Amino acid sequence: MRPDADCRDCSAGQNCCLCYRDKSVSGDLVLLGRLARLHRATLSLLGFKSTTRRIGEIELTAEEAQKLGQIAAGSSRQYTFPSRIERMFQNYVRESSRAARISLVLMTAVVYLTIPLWVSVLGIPKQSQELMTIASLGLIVPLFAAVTFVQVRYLASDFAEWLLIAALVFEAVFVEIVRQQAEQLGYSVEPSISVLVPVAVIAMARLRVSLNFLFIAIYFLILASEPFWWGKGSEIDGVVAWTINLMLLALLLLGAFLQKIPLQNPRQVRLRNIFNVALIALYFWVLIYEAMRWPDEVRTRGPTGWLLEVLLLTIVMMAAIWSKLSSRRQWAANVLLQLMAYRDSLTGLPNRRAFEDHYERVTRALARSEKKQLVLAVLDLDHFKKLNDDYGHDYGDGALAEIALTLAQFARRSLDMSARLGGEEFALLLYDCDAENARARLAELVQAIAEMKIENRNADRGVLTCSIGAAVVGPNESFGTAYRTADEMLYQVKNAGRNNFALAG
Ligand SMILES: Nc1nc2c(ncn2[C@@H]2O[C@H](COP(=O)(O)OP(=O)(O)OP(=O)(O)O)[C@@H](O)[C@H]2O)c(=O)[nH]1
Repeated sequence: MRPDADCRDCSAGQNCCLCYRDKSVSGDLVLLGRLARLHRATLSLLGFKSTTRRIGEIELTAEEAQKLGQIAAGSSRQYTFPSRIERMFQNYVRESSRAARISLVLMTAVVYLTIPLWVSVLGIPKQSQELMTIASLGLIVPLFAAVTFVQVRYLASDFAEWLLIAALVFEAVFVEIVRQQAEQLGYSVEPSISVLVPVAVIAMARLRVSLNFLFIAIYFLILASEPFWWGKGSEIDGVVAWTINLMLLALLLLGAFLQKIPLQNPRQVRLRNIFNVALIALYFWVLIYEAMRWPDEVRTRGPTGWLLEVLLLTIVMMAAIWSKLSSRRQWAANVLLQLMAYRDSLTGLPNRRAFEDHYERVTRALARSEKKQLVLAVLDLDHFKKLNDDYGHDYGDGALAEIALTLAQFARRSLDMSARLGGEEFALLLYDCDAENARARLAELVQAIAEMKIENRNADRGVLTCSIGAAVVGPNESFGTAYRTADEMLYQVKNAGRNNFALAG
């Protein structure tokens, strides 16, 4: 099993508390473990993730969250996310289309593997049979096996997308050549057969919209100069067709590049959208115009067939763009929902649910293999009611947000966590921390909060302070039990005069 790419501990060869992978397979469970691994490998090959990623991990800046909100609500004309989020979205799309891409390339490889069987049935002359068999088994099948491997292994890289496109353009040209040869042998093969490949790619592979355009442009660029290939058009016509199409291709690339520039001004965004639509319309118009001027001698693809292909690809392309846009909106809404479900909106800290999830996972991993100790601390602000009453609720909110920043700084080590449980109560999980260590750290924290000097004139010390109750967590101890022990300690600190901590265990 490959380690989780995002995980810092996965190379450690033990149960991993970061991504929660269970790496242990005990004695008699070896066979079951192997079967489970095989099952997981098959699932992951088919595009399903074998582990659940920790949710509630996404950190967004205020601007990013605002942009996501606009896209989710459909109130923004610009559908690209800020670059860091865009990368996350593209990875999500690639993950979710992995199964489709792999099926696509595998099916292509299988179809070409069976070519030797059906060319003999069709009664194709022996020499052509041999040529097709050699080309299929020696060229297309290895190429698509390699593309499958790259899709499985390097899905997250742009290279995987480029290779997929290059292989499919190559395959479409191959089909065209075979079709032409068949035509010469007296078989009539429907021209639109070669358009099936780009249609399948656009519909299934969920490539970026700009890549889809590029794919269509290259595809038509090759087909538009077909008379030139077969020596049936005049050379001038061929060269002119190539040049015009290459120029349009360059413009389409420019359009794709412009798409990446973040525009704030709605007028600029509108202008860019008009430019894109005009460019695409011009491209398709040129294609149709070229087909009308197709020389009579080229019977392999008449103007109507050509028109049909252009139309078919346009329709599929429109459907792909629409589905991509709606999946952007859904994804943005999903991310925001995850954030809301696992984050406290006032302080930005994880909320109780996220904290409990994290606690359960860390204690489960500890129970399995590690000898590390864990401390749960409950922190309650002192005389917070007085602060609210004397300075107002907004001041209270600001104080909570500042305390949250200090706590987030305090619990920075990889499996530590700070969270807001509710009201003026926070929780801390200190990983790999024994009782002695915890005492020193909690004393520091109590002092650090008093030294923030957040004014609270009617409190004992004139500033906002905190009380902390903590417990060393026993193996397999539930959150409820550990929390109760820590809360009892907190109660004792409150009764003893506040601004202090107490640790049980
Ligand atoms: N500003 C603000 N106040 C809050 C929020 N949540 C809870 N509070 C207030 O926190 C106060 C908690 O008061 P108490 O539970 O009496 O605790 P305390 O005044 O801190 O007293 P001790 O805990 O005994 O030191 C209440 O006045 C709540 O209104 C919040 O999100 N923002």
